[in-house]
Amino acid sequence: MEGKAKEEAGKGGVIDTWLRKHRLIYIGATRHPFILAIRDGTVNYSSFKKWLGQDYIFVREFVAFAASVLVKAWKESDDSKGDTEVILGGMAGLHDEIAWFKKEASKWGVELSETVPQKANQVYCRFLESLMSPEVDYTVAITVFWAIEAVYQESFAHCLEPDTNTPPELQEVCQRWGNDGFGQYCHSLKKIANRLLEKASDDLIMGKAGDDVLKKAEVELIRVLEHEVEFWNMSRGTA
Ligand SMILES: Cc1ncc(CN)c(N)n1
Repeated sequence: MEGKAKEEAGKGGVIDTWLRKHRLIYIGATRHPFILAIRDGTVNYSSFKKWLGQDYIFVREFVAFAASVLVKAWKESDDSKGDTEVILGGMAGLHDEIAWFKKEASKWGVELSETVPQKANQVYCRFLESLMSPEVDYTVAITVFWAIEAVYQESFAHCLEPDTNTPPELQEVCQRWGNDGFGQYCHSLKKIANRLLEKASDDLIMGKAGDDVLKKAEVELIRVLEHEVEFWNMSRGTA
């Protein structure tokens, strides 16, 4: 109960413990030079346009991953049924997001139909596909889902803080993921993931767990952060 009480208070939970333990890669993913360049208004627009095209490709893949997490939540016996509304809300957001990418791409003269996935994007998408398999536990999948959303929320919210120099023409991009509503949605995902991770840790202590779901969730979380760093790096690449 203690873990749950702490998590409810928003103080702790398994995820916050892991973010402290892996704080370097978490900072690498959420305070990347690409994001810092947007924040101080020095971002190079060809880097930004490269990121825009690549992220559109990623989001198309992420829709399928989100659907696979929805199915896993639906299959769960316990009160995960309630989780499907949160995940569905996220998918509705992705629907708006795709329309937004098309509008934003035409604003910047980025031809999405001609954009090809760069290496880091291909690798990240293959990683997502591997986690869509039914063998991957819901606890692992929802932890990954939270991490992917949280990296963007933390990164772009950073650009919206007071006394930043985010250019006006990039405010809308930052608002898309940095706004409070998206922050609330990420918090809802984090609560779901922490609930399941606490349960997995109790099962482990009781010797009930089959394969170590807790360890796999931690490993995949770190992999998400590493893929996010490579994704940001890609936008700075000259290739
Ligand atoms: C690479 C990446 N990571 C996360 C998000 C937020 N769904 C995104 N749009 N793109």
